[in-house]
Amino acid sequence: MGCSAWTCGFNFGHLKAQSKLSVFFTMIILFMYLFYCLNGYCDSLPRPVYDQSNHLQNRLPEGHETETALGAYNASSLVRGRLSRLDDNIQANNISIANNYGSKKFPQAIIIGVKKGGTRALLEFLRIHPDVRAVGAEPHFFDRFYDKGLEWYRNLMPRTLEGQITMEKTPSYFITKEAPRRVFSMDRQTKLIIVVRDPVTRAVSDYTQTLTKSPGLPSFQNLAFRNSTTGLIDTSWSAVRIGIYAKHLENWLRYFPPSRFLFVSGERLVTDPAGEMGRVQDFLGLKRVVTDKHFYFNQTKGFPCLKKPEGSSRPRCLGKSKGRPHPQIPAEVLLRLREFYRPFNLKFYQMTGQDFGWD
Ligand SMILES: Nc1ncnc2c1ncn2[C@@H]1O[C@H](COP(=O)(O)OS(=O)(=O)O)[C@@H](OP(=O)(O)O)[C@H]1O
Repeated sequence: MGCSAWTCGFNFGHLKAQSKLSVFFTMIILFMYLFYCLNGYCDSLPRPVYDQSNHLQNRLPEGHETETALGAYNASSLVRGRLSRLDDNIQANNISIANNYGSKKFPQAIIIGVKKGGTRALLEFLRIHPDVRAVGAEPHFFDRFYDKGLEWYRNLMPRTLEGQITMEKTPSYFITKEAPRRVFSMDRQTKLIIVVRDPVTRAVSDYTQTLTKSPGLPSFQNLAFRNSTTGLIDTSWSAVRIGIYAKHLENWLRYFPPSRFLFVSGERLVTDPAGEMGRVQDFLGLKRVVTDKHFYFNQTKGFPCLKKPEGSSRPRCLGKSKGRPHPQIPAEVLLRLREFYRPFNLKFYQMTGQDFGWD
């Protein structure tokens, strides 16, 4: 099979031109890729869901609370915990797939406490606001994972667009000695939200949670009293200690002026969620988007829930671990505890300029 000098020359020239062209296009593609990466667009390229979920699971520390958005769980508490973590991750993944724009910023506002105050309800109610983006899980950065560094923390945050607020909630920050200084060194302008609840009810709620995890726990009164005859309260028990709000607040006021705080009433968050949400949105400088239109009182649960958005069949009440029945505690025990908290509550009312009506 021969070819004439002319046709062979033509084919050879044709091939040479083709390979030059392909080298040229490869170079262009490589050049464009490098240009995009250098401008920071590479990390926003979509990744497969599987890869993202692993990525997220690896980043989020084990053992921190990841109660998800409004969902009801029917599994055992262990499985439920796992499911809620998974669900949270899936949720977060959906968000990151849907939102590859914007950038990860440090939170401008943090719900720092208090444990069992209603912090999850507040965060979930805020998350329906289009200008709020929040981490579903509790990052525990300023108490447990501070040594991981600020970049680790920022990476946990969802991407936000201009005008959107980044938020997180970790109720244990309020009682962590180092937390005020650490938050201050991240950003002294950070807005701090504290959901407070009658410290007596809060203590019982805290005890109920521990009891669910350790059914053999001593009785509430056994743990609350150092000496049951004298009625001396054991302030080393965390369920009691957390409720001395004035003491913990003092620690924060060393770093932040009062204007940087918003105190949300855990009680009003249940009886008037829209009213309390109005205050929160004002404090955050947000338009009042979350209003009474969004809530209904669920008689079965005994708590406000979010109305279903049109076309959605998702449950819109918080999970079973929120709003669970408390064990019966003898009235005299509660009374003694109420007496113990009274002076601290009064101090707290003075410090915040708000009477929460617990006494
Ligand atoms: N809408 C709504 N639905 C369900 N539960 C609600 C709601 N609003 C406030 N609460 C109260 O929130 C309490 C749990 O508080 P936290 O979310 O701060 O708990 S935690 O610290 O994150 O574990 C939880 O405490 P318990 O009643 O002891 O379960 C509730 O009383």
